[in-house]
Amino acid sequence: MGLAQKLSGRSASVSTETACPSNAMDLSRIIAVYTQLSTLSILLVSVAVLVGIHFLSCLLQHWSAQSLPGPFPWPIIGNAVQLGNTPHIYFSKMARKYGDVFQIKLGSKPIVVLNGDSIRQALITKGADFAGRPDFESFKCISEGRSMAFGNYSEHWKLHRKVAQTTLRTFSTRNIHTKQTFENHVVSEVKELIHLFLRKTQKTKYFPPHHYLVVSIANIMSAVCFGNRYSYDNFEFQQVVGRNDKFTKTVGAGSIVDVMPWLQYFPNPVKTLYGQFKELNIEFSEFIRAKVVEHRKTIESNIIRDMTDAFIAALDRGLVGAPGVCLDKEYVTPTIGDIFGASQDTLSTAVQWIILVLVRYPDLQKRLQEEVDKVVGRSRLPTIQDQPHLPYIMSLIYEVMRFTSFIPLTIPHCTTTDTSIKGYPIAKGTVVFINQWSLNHDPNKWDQPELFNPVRFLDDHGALNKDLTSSVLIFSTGKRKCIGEELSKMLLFLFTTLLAHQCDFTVEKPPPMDYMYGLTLKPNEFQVAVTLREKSKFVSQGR
Ligand code: HEM
Repeated sequence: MGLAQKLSGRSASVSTETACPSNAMDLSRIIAVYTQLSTLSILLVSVAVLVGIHFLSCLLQHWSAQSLPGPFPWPIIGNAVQLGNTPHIYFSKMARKYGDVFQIKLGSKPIVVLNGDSIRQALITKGADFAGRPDFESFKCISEGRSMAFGNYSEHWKLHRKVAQTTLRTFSTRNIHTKQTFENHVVSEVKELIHLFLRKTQKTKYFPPHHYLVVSIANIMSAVCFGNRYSYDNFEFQQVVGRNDKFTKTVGAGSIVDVMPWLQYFPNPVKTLYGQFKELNIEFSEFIRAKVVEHRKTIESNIIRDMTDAFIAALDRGLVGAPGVCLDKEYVTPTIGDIFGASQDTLSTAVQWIILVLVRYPDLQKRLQEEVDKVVGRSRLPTIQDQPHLPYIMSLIYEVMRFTSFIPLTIPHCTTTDTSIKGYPIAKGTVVFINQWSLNHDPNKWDQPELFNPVRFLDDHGALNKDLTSSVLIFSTGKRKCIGEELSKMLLFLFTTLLAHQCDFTVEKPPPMDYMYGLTLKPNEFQVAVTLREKSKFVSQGR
């Protein structure tokens, strides 16, 4: 019986029996009922007093001179409900009210949110102070707690990041030869993708391209990381790369389980999602580990076939950094996992947005095709060397990154020492959210930021305005800046240019730019039809 039911049942019996207390038996029952009632009342009053004290201490903390400005946090949940489905937009709204630096609470955890100019001040001027990662429950599940991307700032982390960054460059952007090899992976995957798109269009006319784009991008990165690709219907690969949405929902800034860990201990939807997150991380690590085991069996000492071989060669003997710092073979799987995981989720989200923009704005698609036809012609395929001569394509890619800001908040940061920003003291270990979206939509920096307009990045002579492109913040900055920025720009350029050079993308009606929130903002499903453009010989002839 619930408390309310208990109370109403008791009060009904009290009212009838107190009307005619005829004997001692009745009197003792009445006393017993009153005693029970007063125990309940005392309990209720105590709870009310406790809530009141908590509420008052929240108010006092909120008003104290030292504390950062910010919205009032409710007891127990803090500001969790106010965040809604679009925390980055809520934060930008709060920044207009409280300034670029303000504080919220999620559960009982205080969180500092950085917006606008304060982001570069913190991440560059005070780089090391803001380079930590919080001690979140969800981060411990990634790569069995050995992830570089989700690991805290330390000498060990510095060595880990250095080896990841150097190896990644060696297999992508280091020189003309590495770029050429990377380009070959992109070209052969785009070719497969076009074949598939044409088959889908023939069969159903319009189809959702999302899943095929994910597999296509994951295949490019699989070629670089493991030296092989998978067919579009390979079940194991689909299981590994097809659940990015669940991953991204849990590690996105503001994920509930990280700030209210007690939600894991009784059945509720957050617990279910978190359970799936843990499971998919285990499966992901198992997939990568199997690749590493396979590579160790066949590796030859002086032939490095792919990135997995390179990490085995670098780490199996132990890599020594600052005194007492060493990375051993246990880090091969987590490092390759970081690179494969971070790249395929972000890049496939980017190309989904690019295709959406091409079909939503057919005029822009046409202008892009005209530019590539004029520079490249129809008798050969575009290459990475064409990039400096195709400013409109690059302006469209930058505008997609600025407008969608599809990683609106970075992976959460944390302060590594007592520090300050804009005169506000911030204690060591404070969780910090970086709102990239706020910079990309700042009306003081961008003319009509809510308008999708690629030519904003072109100067009067039609050249790319490098000052403006460097103002777009989507790869973060400072010590935690994305290590895949150069590779991403190269891949997005090639992928977009090859598709636009070869194909027309059409839709029945222009899709909206709606999305699902997470670490990456993923566009909602839309349908396209793909046809070959005139004189597209790519599919039948190859290169
Ligand atoms: C358009 C594509 C991409 C975007 C927008 C992007 C963006 C980001 C962002 C915002 C962060 C978090 C930085 C922070 O916490 O301050 C990050 C971290 C990271 N990214 Fe990317 N990324 C992209 C592609 C890639 C690729 C292709 C790779 C690898 C090949 C990669 C590897 C990483 C790694 C390893 C980290 C962790 C860095 C650290 O914690 O020190 N990313 N990325």
